[in-house]
Amino acid sequence: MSLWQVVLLVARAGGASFYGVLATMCTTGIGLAAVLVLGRSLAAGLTRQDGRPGLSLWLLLAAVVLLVAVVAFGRMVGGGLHRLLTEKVIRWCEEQITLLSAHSELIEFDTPAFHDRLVRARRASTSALQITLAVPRVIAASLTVGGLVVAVALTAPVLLPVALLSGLPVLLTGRALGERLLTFTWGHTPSDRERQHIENILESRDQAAEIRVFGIQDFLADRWRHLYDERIDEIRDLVRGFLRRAVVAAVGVAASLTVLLVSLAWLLARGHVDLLAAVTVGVSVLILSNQSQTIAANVGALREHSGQLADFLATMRLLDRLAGTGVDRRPAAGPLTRLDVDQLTFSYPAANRPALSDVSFSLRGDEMVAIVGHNGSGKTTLAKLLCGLYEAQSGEVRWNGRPIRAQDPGNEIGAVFQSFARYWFSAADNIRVGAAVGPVDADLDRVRAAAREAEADGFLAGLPRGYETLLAAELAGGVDLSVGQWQRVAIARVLYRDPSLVVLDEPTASLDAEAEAKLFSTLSRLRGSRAVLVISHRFSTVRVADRILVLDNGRLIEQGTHDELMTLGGKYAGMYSQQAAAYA
Ligand SMILES: Nc1ncnc2c1ncn2[C@@H]1O[C@H](COP(=O)(O)OP(=O)(O)OP(=O)(O)O)[C@@H](O)[C@H]1O
Repeated sequence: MSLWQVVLLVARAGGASFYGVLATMCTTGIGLAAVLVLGRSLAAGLTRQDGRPGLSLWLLLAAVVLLVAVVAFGRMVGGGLHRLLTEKVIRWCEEQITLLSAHSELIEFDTPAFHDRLVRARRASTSALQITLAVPRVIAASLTVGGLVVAVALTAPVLLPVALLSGLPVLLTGRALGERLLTFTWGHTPSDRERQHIENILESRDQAAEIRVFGIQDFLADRWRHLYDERIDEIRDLVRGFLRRAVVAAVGVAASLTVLLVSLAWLLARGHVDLLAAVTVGVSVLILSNQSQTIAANVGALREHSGQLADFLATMRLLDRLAGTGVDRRPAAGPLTRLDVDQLTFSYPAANRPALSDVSFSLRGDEMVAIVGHNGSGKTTLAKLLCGLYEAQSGEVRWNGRPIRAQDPGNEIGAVFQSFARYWFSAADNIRVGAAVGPVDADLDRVRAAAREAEADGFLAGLPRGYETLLAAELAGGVDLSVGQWQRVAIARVLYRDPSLVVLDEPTASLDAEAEAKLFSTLSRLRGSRAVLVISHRFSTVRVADRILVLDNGRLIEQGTHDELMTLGGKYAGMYSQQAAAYA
């Protein structure tokens, strides 16, 4: 990524504040160089002066004073504008990442490379920040260098090449360090993510109890330390390597400055330059050397951070491409009348065997179907494929005869997965979000009706601020619910959505017996007007379904009503009898 592209990116994100910062940087950069050039003329005028200073000298003095004031003003205004620019650039980058994770395909979340990319992309806001710091500095320093070059060229042009060369070793070293830091940061992303995971679980309310009961705080902290120490060790090696290069660069700078100052002394001794010119060149060269070091340090930072930013832009382009070519969805072909699953085979990216193999069945739009099977048999995977969340390697799911992946199901599908969301919203909004695809419904009656159906109205109405109570113990004024109560809220969310396909993955796992019985009388009422697909290990729940599918190692091995499957005496009958015996 070229510097020019970075500048364009920062300009796009920063808008007017970028141009404001640029203007102040130009003013201060050119102002400093102009002060030096005018100061030299002023000094020359004063040394030639034999009486009271003339008008032209007073004007020159006024110009120098004015320039110094303008530079000081520019620096102060630039500081404020720079802060604004920084915030805008960070906001822009964060927005892109938020949109990017919000719209990525579900399968991306199962690939480590995607998470690496997200972490690297999140760093891009820091990179953008560093770039917004470095770019104006490079511009300002370059302008000052330009002014100083003019000053040297006017006074002793023969010394100009040496003066320019004196900055080169530092510049090359700065760039090399930037390259190495970039490679280091990229290589370390997986380990950084592992460390971040430990930080997250140590800070999480959900895991706090288990961590304390098991007493694994120190174990986790040690693991965290180990990962961080590895990082520090690698950076130490990197800095050691850099120190060697820095010594070589410093010797180069000293050598070129020595050549320059000796040459200057020689020119002065031979009378090729006067004392004032020699002082001007000497001071200019020292400032020039200092400014090229500023440029070098910032060019190094630019190399590192523009590399990260380039990666960020590549990530966005990749996801743009995915959005453009992956799923081109037209509106769903109306409420579900028939769902056909045709020879579906699906494998997760890192898996060594398919999670589903050659699964075929059909579901009518008024049917309640249950899926049973041992842990890991593929039930949740199948439910996600039925919702069109994954692309199967072979076979397909058809919604009213059309491939589901070619349609946008809109509000027609509602699901409660095992890891359902607990939003830090009010109780009402936690339910309302179920129909957020359309206009947000302000009518609380509909929210309460859904909550009643899900057996959630009783406890939600009794909260400190009723349905307006915030469901987040982590936020001021918020409260938490029990796991079973949360599950009822998640079910209410689906009922509020009123879809034509309801998918419930272990909906009764945390419900008490009474709530479970009521949920199933609700579901029984619902079937007939919509399709209901329930995954459950509770056979008391399962037996009321119109049809039961039995999955085993990703294959559909049996299907039929409870009575048919019991008569068959196969896998289902075995699992049912085992559970019944446990209750007896
Ligand atoms: N992201 C993933 N990457 C690789 N393999 C996965 C992934 N998710 C699930 N699997 C594997 O796919 C298989 C099916 O998993 P799935 O979650 O569908 O099972 P399940 O029948 O719903 O299990 P449970 O009853 O425990 O909820 C399992 O062998 C599991 O290990």
